[in-house]
Amino acid sequence: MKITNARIIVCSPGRNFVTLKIETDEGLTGIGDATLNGRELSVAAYLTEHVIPCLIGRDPHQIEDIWQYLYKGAYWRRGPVTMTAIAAVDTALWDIKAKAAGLPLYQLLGGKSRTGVMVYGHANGSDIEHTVDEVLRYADMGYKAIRAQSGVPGLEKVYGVGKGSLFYEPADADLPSEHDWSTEKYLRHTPKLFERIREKLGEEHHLLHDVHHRLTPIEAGRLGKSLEPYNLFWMEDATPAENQESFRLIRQHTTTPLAVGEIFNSIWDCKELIENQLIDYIRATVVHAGGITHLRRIADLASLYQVRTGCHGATDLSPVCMGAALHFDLSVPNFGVQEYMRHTDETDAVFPHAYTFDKGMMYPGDVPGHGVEIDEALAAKYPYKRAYLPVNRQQHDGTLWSW
Ligand SMILES: O=C(O)[C@@H](O)[C@@H](O)[C@H](O)[C@H](O)CO
Ligand SMILES: [Mg+2]
Repeated sequence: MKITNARIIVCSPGRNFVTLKIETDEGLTGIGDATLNGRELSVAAYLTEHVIPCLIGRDPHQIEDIWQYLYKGAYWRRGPVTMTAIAAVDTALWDIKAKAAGLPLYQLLGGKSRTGVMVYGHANGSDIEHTVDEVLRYADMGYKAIRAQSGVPGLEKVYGVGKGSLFYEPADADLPSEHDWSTEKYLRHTPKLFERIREKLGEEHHLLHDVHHRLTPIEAGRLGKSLEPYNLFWMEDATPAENQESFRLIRQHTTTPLAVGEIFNSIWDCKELIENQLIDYIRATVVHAGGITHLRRIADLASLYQVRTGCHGATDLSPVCMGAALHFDLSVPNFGVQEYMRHTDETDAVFPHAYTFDKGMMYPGDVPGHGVEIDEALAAKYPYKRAYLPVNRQQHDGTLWSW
């Protein structure tokens, strides 16, 4: 089999997505997600100008050789743009290989290791009571695991609190919108949020929270300790993780489980974290960490240290990524949980898919491949519209902070 063509499809059914489609001389096609929120066209150009010319004529079955060719051959290794581009190629090639075998992708990854994939939903509200109501609503929808984010008294806009109640899209403006931040207000508020949630929800559901890179290590240790009575499933992105060693300080102060890694793009970003058991869940995902091929390497390293997967699954990861991730999740031995932020109806229409949700679990489906396609005619009706993620500034003096 030979690759005869590869194309980039950029569309915006409610938010921007970049999709790579690979075509072969046997009529089989495969698609991969190449979406990098707020920097979409950089990956589209990287693929179009620098990757696709190297793919034409290659055997699509040679997934590992193509992965190494694109990783080592670029000379300039790693980084979110490069690894998202490689991920899109990798995902499309696994899609083709599984279609050629007439099998759902998970069967090529070792088959089922579980009956289904436990997912967590996003409950968010403008204040504690609104957030509690949203958490209870997600519990009523059957979610076993629920992430809770709420507005913070005295702060106008914070991460994780959307406008709607089911869909949340942070990339909301033609230039970055500005959020304000106060660590003290957040640290005073958050334990009260989880105390109230546990009061109303009870202990049966897993609760998760995303700190979103906004604390220093010692502040994260303080928050983790204050949340221990509420038995969180995880506290995510507690501090910026460029310095992997900084998680040791958090570990020394709290038993609240730690998750990190949605912005990681290679195993090197998390090697120390995993080998020193400084985290409990690794959030790296198919679209930003080099595809199925590299994510399996990260998961295998993690399994040696009892670290489990918790793949990122926000709305800026397309249904193509979600579909591929669910096949990975169904098979990987050290699975933890899969994030599932539901896409809008127009997004789901552009990306018809086989995966389903039922009572807090998801199932990738059993069609050959990863089970997601793209309706190119419909995609063409949603042209790209530049959108940036927000920036964050300290409320008292305007210092630029992590969003
Ligand atoms: O855990 C999460 O889902 C968040 O961290 C994301 O919503 C993140 O803010 C977006 O993916 C950024 O594009
Ligand atoms: Mg996150």
